[in-house]
Amino acid sequence: MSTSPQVYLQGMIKLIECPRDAMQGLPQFIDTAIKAAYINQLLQVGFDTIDFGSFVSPKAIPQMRDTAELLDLLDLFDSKSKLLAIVANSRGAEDALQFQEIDYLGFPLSVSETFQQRNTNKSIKEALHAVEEIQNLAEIKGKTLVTYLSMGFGNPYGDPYSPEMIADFVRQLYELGIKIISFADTVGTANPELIEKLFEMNIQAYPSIEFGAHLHSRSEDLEPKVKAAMKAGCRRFDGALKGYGGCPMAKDDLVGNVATESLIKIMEKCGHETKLNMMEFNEAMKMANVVFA
Ligand SMILES: CC(=O)SCCNC(=O)CCNC(=O)[C@H](O)C(C)(C)COP(=O)(O)OP(=O)(O)OC[C@H]1O[C@@H](n2cnc3c(N)ncnc32)[C@H](O)[C@@H]1OP(=O)(O)O
Repeated sequence: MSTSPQVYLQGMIKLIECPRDAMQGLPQFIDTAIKAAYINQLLQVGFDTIDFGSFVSPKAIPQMRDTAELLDLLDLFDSKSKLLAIVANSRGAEDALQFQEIDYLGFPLSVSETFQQRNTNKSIKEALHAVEEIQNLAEIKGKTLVTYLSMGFGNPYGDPYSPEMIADFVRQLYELGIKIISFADTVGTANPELIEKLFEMNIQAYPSIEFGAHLHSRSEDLEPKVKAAMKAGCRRFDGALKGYGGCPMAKDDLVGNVATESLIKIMEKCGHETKLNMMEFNEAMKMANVVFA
C-alpha cells in the first residue's frame, strides 16, 4: 500500500549537519583554519543546527582537540544555524558551557554496554548518571542536552537489544527532563520496519520529546529508511555532506554518515521545501572535496 503524501508533509523538517562526525575519525589532523573555513561555509547554508565539534579527551578523539579554538574563528552573526557540541563527561560539559555560542550539548548514550564502554569508558549506569549531571549543568545555563541513543537499532557486539529496551531508555531520559533524543544507527543495522516501529511507539508515548534520526546507511538503502522515519513522525535528521565520517570507536564494518545531499533529495521528493541556500550548499560541497581529500 502506498503512503499518502500528506503523511510526510506535516511539521517542519530540521536538518542537522555534522562536520564533527565527518571529521572525527580522520587520522591526519585537519588544520583549525581549514575546519573553520568549512564550518563557516556550512553556516551560510541554513541548516537548523551544525554539530561542529566536541569537548572530549584529546586522546580518545585527537581530531577534535581544537574545538575551543575553532569557536573563535566561526562567523556566527549572520547565520541562523545553532551550534551543537558533543560532550562525554561533566568536565566536557563545563568546558562547552563556557561558550555562549553553543546552543546544544550532545551526549552519546548507548543501549549497548560494550559500545558505551568503548566510546566513553563508562557502564550504561555510569553514562546515565553523566546524562543527569550534564542535563543539570545545561539547564542552569539555559542550554539543551540532545541525547543520542547509539546502537539504537541493534549492535554487532551481541549485547541484548529490543525495541522495548529502547522504550525503557526513553522513559528514563524523559524522567531526567531530556527534550531531544536522537536514535543513532551507529553501524547501519536498521531496516525500515524497525525504524518506523521505534519512532512510532516513542513519538506516540512522548509527544513532548523531539525525536531525531542519526542514520548510517549505504546510499542505495537510504530512501526507504528515511521515509519510514518520516512516516512515523520523525522530523529531525542528521547528515554529513557526501556521507563522510562515522564513529571511529565503532566496530570495523562501519557504514558512513547519511549524505546530506541524499537527505535533501528525499525530503524534496516527499514535498518538503528544505529552505536551504543551494548556492552556498554547492560551495560547501566543493569545499568538502578539498577538506576530505
Ligand atoms: C557515536 C559518536 O560518534 S560519539 C562521538 C565520538 N566519541 C567521543 O567523543 C567519546 C570520547 N570519549 C572520551 O573522551 C573518553 O572516553 C572519556 C573522557 C569520556 C572517558 O575516558 P576516561 O579514560 O575514563 O577518562 P579519564 O577521566 O580517566 O581521563 C583520561 C584522560 O582524558 C582527559 N580528559 C577526560 N575528560 C576530558 C575532557 N572532557 N576534555 C579533555 N580531556 C579530558 C583526562 O585529563 C585524562 O588525561 P591524561 O591521561 O593526560 O591525564
